[in-house]
Amino acid sequence: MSSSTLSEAYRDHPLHLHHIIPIDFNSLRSVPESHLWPNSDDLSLSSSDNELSVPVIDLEDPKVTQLLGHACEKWGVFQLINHGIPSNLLKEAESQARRLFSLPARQKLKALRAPGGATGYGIARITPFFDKYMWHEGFTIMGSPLEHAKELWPNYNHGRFCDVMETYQKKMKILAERLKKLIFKSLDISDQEDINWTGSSTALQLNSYPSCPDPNRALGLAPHTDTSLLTILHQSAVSGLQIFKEGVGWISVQPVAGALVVNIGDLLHILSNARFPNVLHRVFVNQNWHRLSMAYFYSPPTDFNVVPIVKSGQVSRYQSVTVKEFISLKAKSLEKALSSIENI
Ligand SMILES: O=C(O)CCC(=O)C(=O)O
Ligand SMILES: [Fe+2]
Repeated sequence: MSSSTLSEAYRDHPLHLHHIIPIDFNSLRSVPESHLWPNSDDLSLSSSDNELSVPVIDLEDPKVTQLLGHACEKWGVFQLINHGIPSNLLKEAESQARRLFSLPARQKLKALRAPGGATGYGIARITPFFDKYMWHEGFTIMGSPLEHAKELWPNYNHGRFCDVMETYQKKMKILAERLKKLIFKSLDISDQEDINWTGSSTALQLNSYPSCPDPNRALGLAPHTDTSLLTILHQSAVSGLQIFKEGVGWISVQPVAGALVVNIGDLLHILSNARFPNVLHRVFVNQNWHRLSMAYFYSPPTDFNVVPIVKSGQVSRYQSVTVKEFISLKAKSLEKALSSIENI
């Protein structure tokens, strides 16, 4: 795993501390101005009373390749069941994440992400692109979380956390590569040499959305697409995630017990020559529950050149770009990154 080079990609774009440090949510009785988003209809959950729901796919289904291909093309997101990740691992990872975010604020700050760093405790990387802050705190892991975990639990209580998070990443990697193969098969490109790579760049993002005194005026995560090939998300039983479907609008991704949410990121969108949408998504908060999620981002190694796969008669929608270059473009200009490599 080339986690060090993924860190390098972020080192070139240091953030200000006020774009890293979360507020102490526990100390707040109301939403401060800094976190108060404009009151718009769009922010209220009722904007998603759609009948439609994202497809649920059984990984053991004999027709899984076609089902995946169809979901990737029409939705860019699906819920996966029979994925082979033991339910007790999902439960334990969630409870270890809860243990982390339940620590006192001053303790969590000991594991703060460095300004040019990639791992540790902090707010969402998309924060500098918005006027308001999000009702969210996160913890990013690449491989072993030991260095930060030692700071969080100085009395040697970090062993289990580290073991669980490392096991979780190993299992997720196997699943991500299995999905990648099947999805490529659905694109009919499994035999093309040039889209094979060895190694990968991956990150595990633990997300925490504390219960919020005024959920209609706060936002857990602002609309964004993921800078990954694909993302595998475990969401706790509390709803909040919504995806944007072209021609339909915002649709809630209701938690399905034991299912993992898989979504297409920017890199697979480019690689598929825009056949698969890089689904736009956002997260709502609520008044009663502390919502948690764990996003596993899977991408090719940072020096891999992503070249759109063009079928005969088609034109290439994007210029080719290395993973590292694209991360850099995203860090500089967020959603304009994609249009900056578009062929006109
Ligand atoms: O919490 C969620 O449901 C989604 C998290 C997410 O979009 C992310 O970490 O990029
Ligand atoms: Fe995301």
